[in-house]
Amino acid sequence: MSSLFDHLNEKFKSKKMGLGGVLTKEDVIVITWTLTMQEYGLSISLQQLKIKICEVNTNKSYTISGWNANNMLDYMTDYMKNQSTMTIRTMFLGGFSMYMTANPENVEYILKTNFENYQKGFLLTRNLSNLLGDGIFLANGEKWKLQRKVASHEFTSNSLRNFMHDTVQAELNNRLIPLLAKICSVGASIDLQDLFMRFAFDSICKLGFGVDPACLDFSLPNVKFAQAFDMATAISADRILSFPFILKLKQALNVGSERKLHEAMCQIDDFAMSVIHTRRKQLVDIASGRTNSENLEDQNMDLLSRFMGLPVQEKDSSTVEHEDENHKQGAFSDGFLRDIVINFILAGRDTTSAGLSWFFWLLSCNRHVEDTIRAEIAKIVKFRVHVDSKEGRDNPSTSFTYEELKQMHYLHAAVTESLRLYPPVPLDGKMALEDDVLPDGTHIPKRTGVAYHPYAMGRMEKLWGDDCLEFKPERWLKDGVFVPESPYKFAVFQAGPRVCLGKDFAMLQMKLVAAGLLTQFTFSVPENFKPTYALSLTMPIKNGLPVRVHPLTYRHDL
Ligand code: HEM
Repeated sequence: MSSLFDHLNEKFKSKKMGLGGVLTKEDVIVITWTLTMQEYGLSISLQQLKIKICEVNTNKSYTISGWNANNMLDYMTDYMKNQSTMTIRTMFLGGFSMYMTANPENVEYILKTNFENYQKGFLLTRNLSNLLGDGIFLANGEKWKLQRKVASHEFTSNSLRNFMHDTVQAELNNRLIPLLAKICSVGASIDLQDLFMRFAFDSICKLGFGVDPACLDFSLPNVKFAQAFDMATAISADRILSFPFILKLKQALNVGSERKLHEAMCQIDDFAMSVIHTRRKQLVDIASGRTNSENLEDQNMDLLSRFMGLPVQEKDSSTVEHEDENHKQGAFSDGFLRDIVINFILAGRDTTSAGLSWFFWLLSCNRHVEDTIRAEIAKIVKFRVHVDSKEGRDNPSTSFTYEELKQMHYLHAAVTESLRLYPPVPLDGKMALEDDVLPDGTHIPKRTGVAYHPYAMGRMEKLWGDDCLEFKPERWLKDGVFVPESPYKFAVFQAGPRVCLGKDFAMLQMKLVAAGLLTQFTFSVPENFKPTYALSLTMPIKNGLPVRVHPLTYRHDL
């Protein structure tokens, strides 16, 4: 009788799923969600999610693999560590295989050298297209190139950088710091990650749409758009790990989570369209001289207004719906604008809030790092006070200019080090269009998934040395100055032509928040708190970060 492996190989061969070669016992089988072969039974023990496949007719059973839902990333990391190539093949029993690599040479090859061969795969496009439409995240080819070109131009402008800075600083000074001061005065415990998520959502909506959902203002009712966005993101992420058959059934019947997603999408679209229409009207009023353009130009610094004001660079049927009064200059279509903005909101919300949460948790376990950050900030504030007193200015000590943030090398190193260990996007998959061979010799058959794995990369002794698991900002500093690593070794923001567009904004936001909060408060985490990660589109702390907030005079070590 043929072995289980022969059997699986036959199945995959017949489905032409790009398994590539034969399945061997060394392959790591990660997730099994659609085992439809009648010959085998499937048993899943929920505490540990151990997966067992049983040959029903002979009563033989094979534990092909087991993974614990709480540490799936570590499970993959261990496998990668043990390979000289730092590359493994994982099997999704739904019918496709995915290579995962922590090898910087492979990462450079996939993300830059042979970029054209590695595109967004169907797992993402199939499950996220309701929310993200034709936006930059899911787009490939010409659609992506056009958006990237336009957005890159905007993202390198000084005016957008200043707008980002002022938006984040205002949210910090007017909402987050006063809220934490209140919590501090009553001695309550709070979920800091939840506050960071609200903070990031407010900031990114102001940047994206010029709209303030005021999620950090608990005196206001929750904005429907924010709730709908939350719901749509969570359901879209869950889709990736759901049984395709059940998902299709729910979609066909419009029931359960699919119905909720549909409702949430209607709310998001209504909201986005109403903002777009209002903004279009303003532009028409300006063009016809009915409104004073100077005041509006001051307000309309957000991404939506910027994209709206741009003429389309190349005529493309996906971007221009029709030519009417609003589209005189060949502007982008409403649907396309909606996709652009929603994509930026998704990109900017959960990533920075997860990054900040892990950072503050790491500080709570490494007080010497926190003290060194404060010392660095104190020097900068001292210098500022000296200059300001001479020139008669008075800046609040929680506000920092872009130039001051640039001087905070140690803080930059500490945030980067935290992202190395806890990357908000822990692994990122592509799909090979054609057969290929990676620099480490791994053969990649066409239509196979290939993922680079920033989480595993941050934990490789071969890349970062024996102390790779330690939180050591110093590894990024030379003579007190931050020295970046190759983006293919530190691939937290991706690299190459599709490198994260919001990288500078994300670093600016995280440094502003860290500097602003650390000059006012210190945070303590319950002693027995051991964080684990939740897996969705990003990697937040599972169930949040419980903290108590203390004024700076509080000594955590006494
Ligand atoms: C710590 C925070 C952040 C991290 C770790 C991060 C990471 C990433 C990664 C890994 C990608 C590649 C995703 C893929 O192609 O599959 C990406 C793309 C992108 N990010 Fe970020 N991101 C962060 C914050 C932001 C922010 C705040 C914004 C917006 C203001 C942003 C905007 C984008 C955009 C537009 C893309 C798509 C680029 C393209 O495909 O050409 N990101 N980011």
